[in-house]
Amino acid sequence: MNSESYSSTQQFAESRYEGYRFYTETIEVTRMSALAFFEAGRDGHAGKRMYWQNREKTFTLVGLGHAHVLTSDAAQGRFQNIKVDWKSLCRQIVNEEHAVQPVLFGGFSFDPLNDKESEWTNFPQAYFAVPTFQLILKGEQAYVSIHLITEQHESFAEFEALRKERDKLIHAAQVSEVDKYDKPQAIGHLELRKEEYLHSIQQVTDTIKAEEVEKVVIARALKLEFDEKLSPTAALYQVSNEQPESFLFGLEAEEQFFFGATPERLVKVEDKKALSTCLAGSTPRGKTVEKDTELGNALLADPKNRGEHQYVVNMISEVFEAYCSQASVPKLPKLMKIRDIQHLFTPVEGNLNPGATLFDLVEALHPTPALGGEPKLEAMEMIREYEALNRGYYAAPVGWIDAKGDGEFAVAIRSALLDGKEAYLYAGGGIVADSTPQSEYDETWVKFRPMLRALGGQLSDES
Ligand SMILES: C=C(O[C@@H]1C=C(C(=O)O)C=C[C@H]1O)C(=O)O
Ligand SMILES: [Mg+2]
Repeated sequence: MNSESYSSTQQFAESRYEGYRFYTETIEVTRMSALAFFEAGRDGHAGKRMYWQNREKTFTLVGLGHAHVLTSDAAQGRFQNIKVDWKSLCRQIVNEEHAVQPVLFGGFSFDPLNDKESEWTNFPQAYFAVPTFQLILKGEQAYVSIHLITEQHESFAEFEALRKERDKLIHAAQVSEVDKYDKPQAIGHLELRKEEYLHSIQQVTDTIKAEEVEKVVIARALKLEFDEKLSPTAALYQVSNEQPESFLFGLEAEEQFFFGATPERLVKVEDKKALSTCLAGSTPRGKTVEKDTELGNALLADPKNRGEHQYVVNMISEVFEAYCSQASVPKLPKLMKIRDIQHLFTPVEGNLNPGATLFDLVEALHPTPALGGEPKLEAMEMIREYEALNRGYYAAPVGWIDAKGDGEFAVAIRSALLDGKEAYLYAGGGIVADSTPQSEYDETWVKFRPMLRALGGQLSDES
């Protein structure tokens, strides 16, 4: 790879491999609004935009356009397909000396074997892309990269044209007035298959009491209707305001947009250090400090929720024992308090074994018993049989990996799919022997709240 640096803040690289030419260039820019950069791509890159911000707000990624797309519809092996394709591609585009690396962003479906009719018409079983224009906000720094991967031999003119478009996108974002986007207003509000959901809780608890499984997560969906197609930028802006203590993600696939604000990290790998989160067991926040503390302490002491949580701790610990050294897991959970809800929370960390990768951990962890159940395969079978929906990308891994192998995936809960003038919202809960249909139904309403407020939906009068 012949690379030269034009200046301290402009890094360019070109390489050739098997008839392809790879151009990447990164420039450091003054900080700008990530949402404004995302919005700047609305016309030129509609259907090919990506958004990610970590919980700590120390890392934000925006992608506009697709320089390269990796998909898989394999029922088995989709994680390894994406891993192998990415490994062969990033060998060509990694630039050890560059300030930031090319990033692959996307997500996986929850269950390729779920063949129920679905609203997820534009999403394959695995869907990732290297963006043509990549904005990374890291700490106080801001970088914009261009990626061009082409079979054309005379392609530098195409790259020069991308440089011009990059400068226009940066200008549009930097002069963007305010980061304020109107709140949508739902005109219709439908609980999909509510009675089937309530009946499924009873069926699952009966099966658990018959000792055929120990835990199964069952989810349900709401459908909101609007009088106009929603803006993905406005949706991201509103949901990040409703639940700031979360990962923020957005993934366009043609006309559809999947997004959310999730508190749940699946796994992060940085400099060979791996981190995960056990999050299961829930109760609402209290309206006063005293009530909130009382509810939190009751959650910590509640056998049903502690049992629900322990399945997740056991499974993630086993995965970390297998793929990491020096895995560390606190003996007792703490409380993760976010705006509407508080969860039992146990962080897990370890040092990645040589040869193990982020995608290996994503595959081994998905789904944790917080989203699937225990035992995993039996719980997945019961979800297919009793859950009255096709989850699509809800509750599945969404995230990014760079060309050096660092990256982070979250679990795509507290999320919604925008589809024209409709939005599908998803929420579920861990069903164990002591679950009741009403208590789990109430728990899903609490989980729906941030997205319902963000989209101008009505909160249940029961919640
Ligand atoms: C399944 C969801 O949440 C998961 C289930 C939880 C529970 O049952 O207590 C808590 C956090 C999440 O791991 C959801 O939000 O849809
Ligand atoms: Mg629960």
